[in-house]
Amino acid sequence: MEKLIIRGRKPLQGEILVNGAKNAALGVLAAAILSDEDCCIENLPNVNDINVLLQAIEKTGARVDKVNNHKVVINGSSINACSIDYESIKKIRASYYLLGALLGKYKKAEVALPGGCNIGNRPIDQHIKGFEALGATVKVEHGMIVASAEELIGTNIYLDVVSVGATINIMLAAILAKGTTTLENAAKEPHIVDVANFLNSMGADIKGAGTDIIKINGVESLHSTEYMIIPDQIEAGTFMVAAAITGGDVVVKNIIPKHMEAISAKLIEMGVTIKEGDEEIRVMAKEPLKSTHVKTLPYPGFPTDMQPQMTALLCLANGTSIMTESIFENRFKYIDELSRMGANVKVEGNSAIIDGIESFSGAEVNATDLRAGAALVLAGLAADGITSINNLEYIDRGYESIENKLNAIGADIARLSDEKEIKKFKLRTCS
Ligand SMILES: CC(=O)N[C@H]1[C@@H](OP(=O)(O)OP(=O)(O)OC[C@H]2O[C@@H](n3ccc(=O)[nH]c3=O)[C@H](O)[C@@H]2O)O[C@H](CO)[C@@H](O)[C@@H]1O
Ligand SMILES: C=C(OP(=O)(O)O)C(=O)O
Repeated sequence: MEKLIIRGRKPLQGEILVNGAKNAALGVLAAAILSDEDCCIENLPNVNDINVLLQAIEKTGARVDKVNNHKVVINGSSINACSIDYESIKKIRASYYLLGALLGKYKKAEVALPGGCNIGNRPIDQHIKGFEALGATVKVEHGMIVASAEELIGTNIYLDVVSVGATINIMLAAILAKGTTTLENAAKEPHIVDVANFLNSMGADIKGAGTDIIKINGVESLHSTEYMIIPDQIEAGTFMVAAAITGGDVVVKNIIPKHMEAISAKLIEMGVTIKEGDEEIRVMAKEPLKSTHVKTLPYPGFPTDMQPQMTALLCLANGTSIMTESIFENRFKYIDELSRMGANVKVEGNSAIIDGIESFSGAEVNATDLRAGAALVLAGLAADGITSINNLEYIDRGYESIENKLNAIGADIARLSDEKEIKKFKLRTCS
């Protein structure tokens, strides 16, 4: 089994490049099958979630030409199957976007209930409510969501909870519907805007993405396009915290600083210096870290996908901090792992009460989900001694070559499975 072995306490220094956004790319890839013409998508991150979704798209009969690890051409004209089984997509959440896209285009779809990170109860009632409002019949049977419609007709849909997935899925189903769909209380995350921009570049008529009311005027068909995915807000935030947690000086490049505001604001409160450029942010952490309180919220609030990474940083701040998770009810499972590294954190309800410690101490730990894995990498970067992280399949869902990128700015991380190699790495540390 592969592990990430980290020798900590190395201040990171230099420039680090951010890849395309996983959660935008997943929506965009599913949207591409709505067209019968070539859709060329660039700046895809080379991560497992993307590769799993591409394989599932290929299984529908769509043409998927991988030009390179970051560029693909998809053509949906040859689709001959509207059914996606569990085996194809059990590891990912965003497989449910194929339901919206296939239903929108062919008026029928069958997709296995999604997987994804186990961070709480993740119902899909709002997706189903949206499809039904458009005129579809939706049943969940034998682990499959089965949707069909004679025709889809635009209507007003109010989301009872702000949901990224339901917003994108209903958009996908409504693009080719008759008339106008108005989606109220929509999510506003940058990836929602990116999927809408991609669809508009194919001839869709979507207005208001990025606000809480999105209007979709149905169109007859969608044409070819060439599109570049936006940078990954969460990968960028993870690297910003990596700079802060190691007392480093790092320029995080190829990002949209506006998307980073909630994260930058909290780092500034903690005494970290942030300098914004056009497409980059420099993060300098020379002062002791100050405690603060953070609450996760839908965009433009502090992203839940940065909660574990930020908690790792707060563990090293002077004083007591409170992290409140308001999106998912079970996103603190990794705290036990951080505690193995010396963290002093108590979870009470949906809050973690964090008493600052001097330093983490390296230990063997398990990634419990994607961002939990990232938090352990960050803790390992700052820890005394060696940290060894298991269950890398979670981290690989959403981070491309995380160890290579961090090593290029001064980290000391190896991905190893051979016990002798691991021992050698550890001995080198002691010398
Ligand atoms: C692939 C992808 O993009 N995943 C992201 C997406 O997940 P995902 O799209 O699953 O998250 P949602 O925004 O839908 O979930 C937000 C909240 O709404 C609830 N809910 C959601 C749908 C529904 O039908 N009913 C319902 O009650 C969820 O349980 C949760 O409490 O947004 C989350 C919130 O920013 C991120 O953490 C995930 O990384
Ligand atoms: C929770 C995440 O992904 P998913 O919704 O795909 O599980 C994430 O990207 O942090």
